[in-house]
Amino acid sequence: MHTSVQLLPEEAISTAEPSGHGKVAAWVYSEAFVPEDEVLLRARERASELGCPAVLPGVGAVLRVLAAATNAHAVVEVGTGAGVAALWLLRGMPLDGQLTTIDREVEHQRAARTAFAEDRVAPQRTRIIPGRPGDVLPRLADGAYDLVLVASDPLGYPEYVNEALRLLRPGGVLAVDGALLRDRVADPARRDELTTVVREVGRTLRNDERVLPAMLPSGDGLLLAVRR
Ligand SMILES: C[S@@+](CC[C@H](N)C(=O)[O-])C[C@H]1O[C@@H](n2cnc3c(N)ncnc32)[C@H](O)[C@@H]1O
Repeated sequence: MHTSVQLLPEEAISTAEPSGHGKVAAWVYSEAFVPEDEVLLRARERASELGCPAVLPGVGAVLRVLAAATNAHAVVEVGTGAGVAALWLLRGMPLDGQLTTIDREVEHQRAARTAFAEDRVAPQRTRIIPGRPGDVLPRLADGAYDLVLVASDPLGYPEYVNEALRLLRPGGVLAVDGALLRDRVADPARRDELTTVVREVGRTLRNDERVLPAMLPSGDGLLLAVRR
């Protein structure tokens, strides 16, 4: 999870450092390529008020593409926050699909419910589970999901990624947000616990024969892996 105060898209995009490249116009252009509408902007503002960072718009757009490309009827999100990423996912999913989203903060999930209502998301399209992902994920069925987004506490990523690989059907996609940790992962001199854990998640997926991985520099880094 990012630790700084959440910014609205224009500020976030203009002040953020794209991982590994300094501030490049192509990254800024990519983040603004698919603009957010009023519902998303209001959800992002709620996230900001709650101090709960949301995926940047470039990541949101990729998530929507992935949900549509995989025809994702069953999606899991680890880290509901105020519902920004969830809205992007739901907009790519078929209308009879269901998003299962997990967060320990009931207040964040209340904000997400508001966002879903504003976007006229039918109630049966979301299953909002309060709790620790480490307790909830083991209760979900093997191979039953098309897409899993991990966007929660980074120290939990190894456990969540491990569970996600169990949950995904062949051809299903894992997406891990914050995978470049504000340039820290790409800097070998950074060896603090948080950076090491997130870097190790990337290395593990790169060496796991069950998946085909890719690292996108969108947002704060989006690590993808397709289940073979
Ligand atoms: C980065 S925010 C999620 C943002 C959301 N995915 C989005 O992009 O709109 C991370 C969320 O993870 C939750 N979280 C942090 N640590 C957690 C933990 N140990 N267990 C469960 N949830 C946790 C926080 O409550 C927060 O809502």
